[in-house]
Amino acid sequence: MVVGMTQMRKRKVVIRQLSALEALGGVTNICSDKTGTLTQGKMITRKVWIPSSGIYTVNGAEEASDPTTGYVSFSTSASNAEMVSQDSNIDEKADASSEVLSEKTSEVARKTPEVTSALESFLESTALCNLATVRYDEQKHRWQTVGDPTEISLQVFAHRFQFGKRTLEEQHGWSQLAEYGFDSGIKRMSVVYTNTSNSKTFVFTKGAVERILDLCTTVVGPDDAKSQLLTQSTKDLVLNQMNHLAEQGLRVMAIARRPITDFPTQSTITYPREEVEKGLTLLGLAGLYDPPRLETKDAVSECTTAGIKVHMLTGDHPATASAIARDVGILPSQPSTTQSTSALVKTAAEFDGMDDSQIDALPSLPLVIARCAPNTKTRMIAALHRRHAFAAMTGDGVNDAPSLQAADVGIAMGQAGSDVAKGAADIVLTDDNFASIVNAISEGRRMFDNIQKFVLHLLTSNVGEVVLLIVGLGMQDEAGFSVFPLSPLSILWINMLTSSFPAFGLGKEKAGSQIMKRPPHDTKKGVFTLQIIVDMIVYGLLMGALTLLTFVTIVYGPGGGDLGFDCNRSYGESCHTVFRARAAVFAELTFLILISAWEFKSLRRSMFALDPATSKASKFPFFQDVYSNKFLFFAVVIGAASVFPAVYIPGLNTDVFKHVGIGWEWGIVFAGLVIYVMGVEGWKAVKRWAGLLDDGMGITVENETKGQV
Ligand SMILES: Nc1ncnc2c1ncn2[C@@H]1O[C@H](COP(=O)(O)OP(=O)(O)OP(=O)(O)O)[C@@H](O)[C@H]1O
Ligand SMILES: [K+]
Repeated sequence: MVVGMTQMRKRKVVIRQLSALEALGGVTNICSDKTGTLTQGKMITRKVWIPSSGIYTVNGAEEASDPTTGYVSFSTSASNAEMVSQDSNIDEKADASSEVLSEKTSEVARKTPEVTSALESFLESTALCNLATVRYDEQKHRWQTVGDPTEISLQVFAHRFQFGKRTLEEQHGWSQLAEYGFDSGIKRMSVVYTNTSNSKTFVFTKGAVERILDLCTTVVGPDDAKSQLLTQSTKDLVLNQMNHLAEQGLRVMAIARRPITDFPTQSTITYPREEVEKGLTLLGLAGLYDPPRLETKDAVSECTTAGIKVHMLTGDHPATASAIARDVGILPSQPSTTQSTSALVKTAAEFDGMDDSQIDALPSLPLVIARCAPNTKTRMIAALHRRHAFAAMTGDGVNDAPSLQAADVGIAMGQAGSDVAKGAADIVLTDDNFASIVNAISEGRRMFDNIQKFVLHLLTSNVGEVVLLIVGLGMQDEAGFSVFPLSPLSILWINMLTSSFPAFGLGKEKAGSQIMKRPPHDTKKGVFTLQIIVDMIVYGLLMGALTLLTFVTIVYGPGGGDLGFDCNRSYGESCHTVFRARAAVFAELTFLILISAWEFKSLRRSMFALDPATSKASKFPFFQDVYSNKFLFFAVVIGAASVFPAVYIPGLNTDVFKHVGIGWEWGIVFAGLVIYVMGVEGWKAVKRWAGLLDDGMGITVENETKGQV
């Protein structure tokens, strides 16, 4: 376990709860945040749409925090509706060709579009209703940003026009009167600013488009001074535009403001939020792009092969969420015929609108839940539990704590996460990366497998010893005393030698190549699956029978059944046969237990073809396979070698172990070893051939988990 934890730390995972280790391997569903986990969490403002004016596009910006990279282009269009439909085709081409262009004309300075009054109001609102700071660090010669990625991207955009918050406050005379902070429940924030030069006071608001639009009564006109009434058709136009941006995977924010005259200047008086955020004028929309992490797509497909479903739970708009989900492979790129997108993507409002029985009646739970609120996450976990899923949930916010706790494995973000979330979580990702979750799951599965192997090894040897000793009690000497086939000290010695290092070695076994290609194990059964129990009995009986047979053969064969006198205690002439038989049993039992450690590297595959990869490459991959785990290899080899001094060192053998050096008996010992290996191989072959005791883990995912959860 401890080995596992250090392993995990290297893989950017900190385990806070020991049981989370094993639990991870059994995860059937992952509910993941989008921003920062599936995506990079570095947003760039890509598009800005100002109604009745046009679209500003940021081209070629690579670095999210640097307002000087890339350039802004502007395209007007008489009819916004037309632009909406055309824009998508132009866009791709323009992006592609602009890269070529920028190579050729890199000398020609890109002219930043002129700042119209409409754009100016938009920039003022984005920069002031914003807690992020963006500044150029003279010493480090790079742009530094602090704050939420959403806000940073907008602040950076404002900086492109020299409308950063600092400039506005210091040079344009804006000063803040009040702030109504961002709340993921209502998905908006507002500030109140007054301009000391003309003593005009404004409310600046930004947030999710649907929410802001409901608070707007007017929309900015071609001439900023005259805003126009927000009619239903303009509303439709705005929503259309938003959908168009969102379908490209952009997070769309609405920016609005209104002049306010009666705002109390004494900060002691609190002015209700509802009174402030109303009657707004829509200034425009901003489309922010947060590219998926490069690793995400592969990690998601790894989950699919491993029988794990990935759900995206995001605060974003459904169209944005779907576009990103499609990008990373959570949603099929082509909507399948059997399941419509509406079944796969739901908004929190739709999901929360259903009662539990309606949710349970769904053929499958949605893969994307958009506009998610914290309590939606908790309901999702509950719904998963009712479907007997074993779910991991990610979270970073303070109010994610309940869902992290409710999840079987709660995962908090190390960088973006709040302390409350970390406190509630079972594991913490130090790099906030979804791919790390998948690594952790494969690590958890490896650990689960190794615990199983370790347990099987321990129990098998115990069963073997018990059989040997208990049945051995039946052999009594002339005085009526049972003659032990092994001395108590020998047993202790064998246990110490064969259970410590080889067991530890089994814990260090690498993950099998199939580990992420099979469905998750059943967490209710734990490590004691039927297979483990049956194996333990089969192998233990075989081990006990063989060692007992060795004892009996030596004593009753050539020894003529002479059990001597008082041979449990000391070595005398009469005990010669018994002592020789004991040495053989000692050596054989040690060998059998040690070879079991190699055999149990795989519960089902032959020891002579452990790894499908190496067995393809070589005819006899045995040595390569057993040597691949060096610790285990040497634990077994050294353990086996130690048998010889224990048998031959005079005094140590007769006085401590109660046995003596042997000769021809080695033949029986090795015969026993060969029979044992054949027995184990035979039983594995029977299991494979008859498909016995599979625990559902040998079946590949395609055939098995269709239609689940
Ligand atoms: N600083 C902000 N000011 C105003 N509105 C915001 C701000 N940040 C986000 N929003 C709006 O709230 C919505 C949801 O944001 P929220 O913070 O709940 O999700 P998230 O945690 O960023 O995303 P995810 O759940 O994918 O990680 C966004 O789509 C956006 O419209
Ligand atoms: K938990």
